[in-house]
Amino acid sequence: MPPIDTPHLHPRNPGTPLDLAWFDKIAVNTPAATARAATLATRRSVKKEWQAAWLVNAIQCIDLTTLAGDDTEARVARLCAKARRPLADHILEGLGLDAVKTGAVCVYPTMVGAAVRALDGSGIPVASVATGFPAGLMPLNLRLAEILYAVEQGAAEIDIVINRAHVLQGDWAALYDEIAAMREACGDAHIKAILATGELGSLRNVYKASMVAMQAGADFIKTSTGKETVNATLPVSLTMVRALRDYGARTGYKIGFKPAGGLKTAKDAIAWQVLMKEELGRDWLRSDLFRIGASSLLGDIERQLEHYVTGRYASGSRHALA
Ligand SMILES: O=C[C@H](O)COP(=O)(O)O
Repeated sequence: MPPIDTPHLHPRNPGTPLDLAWFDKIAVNTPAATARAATLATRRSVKKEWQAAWLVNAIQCIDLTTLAGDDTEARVARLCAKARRPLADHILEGLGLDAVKTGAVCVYPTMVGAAVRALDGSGIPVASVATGFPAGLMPLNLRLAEILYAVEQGAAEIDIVINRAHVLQGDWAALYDEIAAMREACGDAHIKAILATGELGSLRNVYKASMVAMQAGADFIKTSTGKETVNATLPVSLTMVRALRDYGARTGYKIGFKPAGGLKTAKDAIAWQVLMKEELGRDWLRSDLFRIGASSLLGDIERQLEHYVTGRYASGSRHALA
């Protein structure tokens, strides 16, 4: 199997002053974005012998997630065990790999402590959603306090949600100020800005919100909470990575991208990696710049890798978790 790139660090995005001129004239051609996205999903460019490497890479970029009302510390501990050892030993052996782990584990704030304990010594960071996830409709002081709590519990990454009303009303200064305050509250923890794109009304708004989040200092921009009616789609992702590319061209900073919500199949994992590679280059196939937020993707990837190694599929129940 081809070698897998080792993640390496790049300078954090410090943000810029709010500058509407970077996005206020933007026009997004929706039919063109949709057509381009459709080619990504059917691309034959990933040859069969490389598919296993792409799937292992996807595992290393997964934010293995549980964000359910009935989460318990025991469920989080089981998820963390899966994050440490996402593939069964015989699959690892068959692939000729020593160890593979997920990019992070993503949980609600009150589950951060349990996740940190369960991941001790693994090097896997804990990401916490915060700021009134998923709707974000709480006073700003409470949203900032939630970030401080999650950081204090040991979260290394904070997935904030934006206030969709600021986007829908075109109040870019309010959006910028809130995200900048959230970045400050995060301190050394990395901030992923969830745009909840399914609720932003248009791809133009998606581009604008992406740019404002990056100007306010976001380390990552993320599509969705997983709770919107429409979550991660390829046209939305294409719009976001074009904004990310434009921000990089203007500032020199590399921003991460996280599609999340509804990604369930190995095919999805390949399609989004093709998007990253074609639009941004190989650096965006590493976990410091690319994550996939998913609660149920790992099972199908494991199934496909088992097939690659053994030539047959195990029964679905063998890969039930995540
Ligand atoms: O941030 C991650 C999402 O909540 C995951 O969504 P999902 O449950 O549809 O995979």
